Amino acid sequence: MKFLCYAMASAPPQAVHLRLLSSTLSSSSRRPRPPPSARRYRVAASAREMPWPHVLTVAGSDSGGGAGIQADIKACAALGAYCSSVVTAVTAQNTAGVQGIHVVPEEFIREQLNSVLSDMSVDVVKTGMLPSIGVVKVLCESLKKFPVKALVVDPVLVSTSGDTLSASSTLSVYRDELFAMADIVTPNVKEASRLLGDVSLRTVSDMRSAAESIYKFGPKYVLVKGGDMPESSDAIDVFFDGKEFIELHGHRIKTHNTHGTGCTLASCIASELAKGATMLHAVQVAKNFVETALHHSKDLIIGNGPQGPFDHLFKLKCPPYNVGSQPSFKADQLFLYAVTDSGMNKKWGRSIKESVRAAIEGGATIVQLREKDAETREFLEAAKACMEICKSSGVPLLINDRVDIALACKADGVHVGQSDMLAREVRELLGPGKIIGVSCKTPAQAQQAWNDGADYIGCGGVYPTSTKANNPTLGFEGLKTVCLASKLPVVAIGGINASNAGSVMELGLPNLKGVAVVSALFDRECVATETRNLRSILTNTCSRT
Ligand SMILES: Cc1ncc(COP(=O)(O)OP(=O)(O)O)c(N)n1
Ligand SMILES: Cc1nc(C(=O)O)sc1CCOP(=O)(O)O
Ligand SMILES: [Mg+2]
Repeated sequence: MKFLCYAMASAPPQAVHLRLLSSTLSSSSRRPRPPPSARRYRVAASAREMPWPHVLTVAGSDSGGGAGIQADIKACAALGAYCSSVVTAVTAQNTAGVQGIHVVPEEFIREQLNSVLSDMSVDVVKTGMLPSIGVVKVLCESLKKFPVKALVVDPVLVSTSGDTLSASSTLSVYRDELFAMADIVTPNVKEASRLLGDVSLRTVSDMRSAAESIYKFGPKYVLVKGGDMPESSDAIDVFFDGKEFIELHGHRIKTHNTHGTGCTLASCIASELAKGATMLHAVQVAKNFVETALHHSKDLIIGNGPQGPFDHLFKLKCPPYNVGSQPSFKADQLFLYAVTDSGMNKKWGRSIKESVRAAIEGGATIVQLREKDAETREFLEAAKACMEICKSSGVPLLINDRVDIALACKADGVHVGQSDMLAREVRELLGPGKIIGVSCKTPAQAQQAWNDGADYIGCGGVYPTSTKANNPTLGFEGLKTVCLASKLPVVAIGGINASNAGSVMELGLPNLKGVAVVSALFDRECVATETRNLRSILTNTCSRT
């Protein structure tokens, strides 16, 4: 076993040198390993107790801490995955660029891979800087020896500062060997262009063609990242699964602190895959994470160069994101969705709190406070009281439109429509664990809700309603069209009552999870009785179909 000494370079700033590390430390500095039997016992016990999603990053170290191994570890930690690391190169870099590179000898990379993969139940391997053909080959051999659940390849060829991080000779081995083993490859447009022989990529249509060409090298999915595309207010990425292209739209955040976004995105994808997510969901979560982190870091200052790092652990600074405070959303909670109405409460002489208590008593599975004309302070007090009731009954409470009220009363989520705050902005404010619903009347709106990180959509009006003015009626056909296009669970709304709720659920649309109702519950004398009756109709219908 060799031990390496990092004799630091005296490279002049900005000059990039590929140098091999060769010195060794004396063997007296080695730590004795525990005997194999003891190691096996410890792993088995901990795996039984609580598996921890595990990502191994195979990448270069960034002395500036913004990209490479350092970014990968922070990204995985932020998303709750364990991250081990195999260092392929040590770079001297800062916010100005890359000043020097020491490549770790191939045999020592093999040894690191062997150490981790033979012992630590790695779920997903994520690659970053692979500086030479030999390093790529060593990695492929190790992955054949120790297969993992998924391989995420971020083809780091050139740093964002324009410095070469992988010899051009590695392109062929990337394409011919590593891509064939990859679950996803995540080039930016510059990398995609280099991988395809310096083709010009200027439009989203070019990105689609590039994704298709890279797919032919063998990965299961390709994500071509358009963050560097000029002349667009959106950051558009193209996701390709071999059949369908999906454009993922994100907001372009105005900040210089973008160093390490590519490494972070790939590590987030790897973390989500390690947690068991599907590929598209993993990509979506990763994109949202990067965008939110950039937003929270846009004004931070570290270093004097043109491109600074961003804060992966922004969640620790934002109270609504506090770890452990978030409930998790389950689509079945949409089954009987009670939506309050301030006018109806007044008409029947009930407080919001009394209405919510009665709806829960009758069996509502989720509640939304839709108080269109309440004064803010009064509304907040009522919302806090409703939170107490909902919390003690295990029923989620959402606030209609008012993100400020939702934050202040620590509600479980927010419901927004097409003219309210954008769902992605709501997500940014509420954090990843809160429930976000979006009203959608078309397949395109349903797709956008998914892209924006919503949890469910409300679709209506299924029937005409007098509760919401000028609301178009979609009927069953409109509801079906939206449900079939939606990747999110759907709750139907608009004119639904005890006499027609059964027919709505009998449509048998797999992602139609329930009905949302206002007047049939709250414009009645006894809210609890009406809710109980509707719940029993829904239960009977759904047990038959
Ligand atoms: C579950 C559910 N679906 C749809 C709506 C309507 O929201 P929006 O279009 O924003 O209209 P307002 O409710 O704000 O008038 C909803 N509230 N809940
Ligand atoms: C709030 C709301 N949103 C709708 C939509 O179509 O998005 S229909 C609607 C009102 C639903 O009230 P009722 O159950 O009394 O018909
Ligand atoms: Mg609204």
